[in-house]
Amino acid sequence: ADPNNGTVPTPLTNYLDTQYFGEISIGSPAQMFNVVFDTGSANLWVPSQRCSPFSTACFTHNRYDSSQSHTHVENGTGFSIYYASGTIRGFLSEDVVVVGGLPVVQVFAEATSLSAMPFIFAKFDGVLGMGYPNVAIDGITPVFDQIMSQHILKEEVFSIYYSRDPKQSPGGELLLGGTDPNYYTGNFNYLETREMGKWEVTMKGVTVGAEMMFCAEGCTAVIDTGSSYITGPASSVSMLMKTIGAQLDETGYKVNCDTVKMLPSVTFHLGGQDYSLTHEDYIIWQSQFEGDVCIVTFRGLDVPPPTGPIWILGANFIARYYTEFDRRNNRIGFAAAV
Ligand SMILES: CC(C)(C)OC(=O)N[C@@H]1CNC[C@H](C(=O)N(Cc2cccc(Cl)c2Cl)C2CC2)C1
Repeated sequence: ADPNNGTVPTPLTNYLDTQYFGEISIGSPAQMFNVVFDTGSANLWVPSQRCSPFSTACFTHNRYDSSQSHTHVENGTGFSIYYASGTIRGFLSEDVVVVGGLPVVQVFAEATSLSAMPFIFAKFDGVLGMGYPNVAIDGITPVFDQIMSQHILKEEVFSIYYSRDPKQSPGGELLLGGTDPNYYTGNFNYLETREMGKWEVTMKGVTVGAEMMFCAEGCTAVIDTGSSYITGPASSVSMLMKTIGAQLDETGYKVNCDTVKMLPSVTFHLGGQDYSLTHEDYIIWQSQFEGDVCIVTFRGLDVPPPTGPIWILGANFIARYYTEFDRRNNRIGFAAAV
């Protein structure tokens, strides 16, 4: 009998409220990796033992060594991902991947080159994409699809809890097969995904304080567990930042910590429900040697049409709203996180 009745939990680590990752293993005997469970992508990649020693981002992370795994199957097809923030290149391999104790035979990429930016800042080793198959590069069947085809999950859904306090343990939870009542209160509100095969919904507007400032005619919101912040069209975000008196410097937007308490809430109108973030949700307060720094967790990002313009709701949104990703009904559910 399955002790978790058809659900599979994976505890997550919260690094500075900006990176949430959990442990998986690849190979026999198990080689351990920390991965971001990223609804904005659909491939699994980890650094390779064959990564060039000059790649800083590689040798500071765990690397997969196929020669040490007796369940490794050779593939060798080339692979590359061009992120907005950086590039990874490598080749495909196949091996047993274990997520939350569940083994699947999985085609994944061994990264032989990882751009220093941004991966030298990554506390995680790799990325496990939780997106739909049609977002998967090289048409590789994603991990969650492999798990669904085993028909062991109670429901064909997965849920994500991100804690808001880096000292809290665990720093989050990925639950395959259901939702975890320990991490939300109240009911779920559901939204149909906008188009088949992406974790995105139609947003009806963004209100700052009591004023509808953006997306009044409707726009797309991507629910992306792999992004740290909320991003919106650069012009909209810069207007929003001006409204709250934030200054842009090389690392992003900051506000004077004395003004934080008076900052307006920012509300996202999704599927007939209002999802508000207060300054508690969108300001990261860092006490540094030379005084306190208050980081605003919004970034401008212009995604070209036809995909864009879009808003990306990342970790700081998910930390406030526990999220269920429902592959059976192609919908996303939000409930108030504890
Ligand atoms: C088009 C396609 C390539 C599928 O787009 C994506 O894959 N889009 C991904 C969507 N989700 C966020 C991904 C991302 O930005 N990073 C980098 C990152 C994020 C937070 C913090 C750090 Cl340190 C880093 Cl390095 C991956 C780790 C998840 C890109």
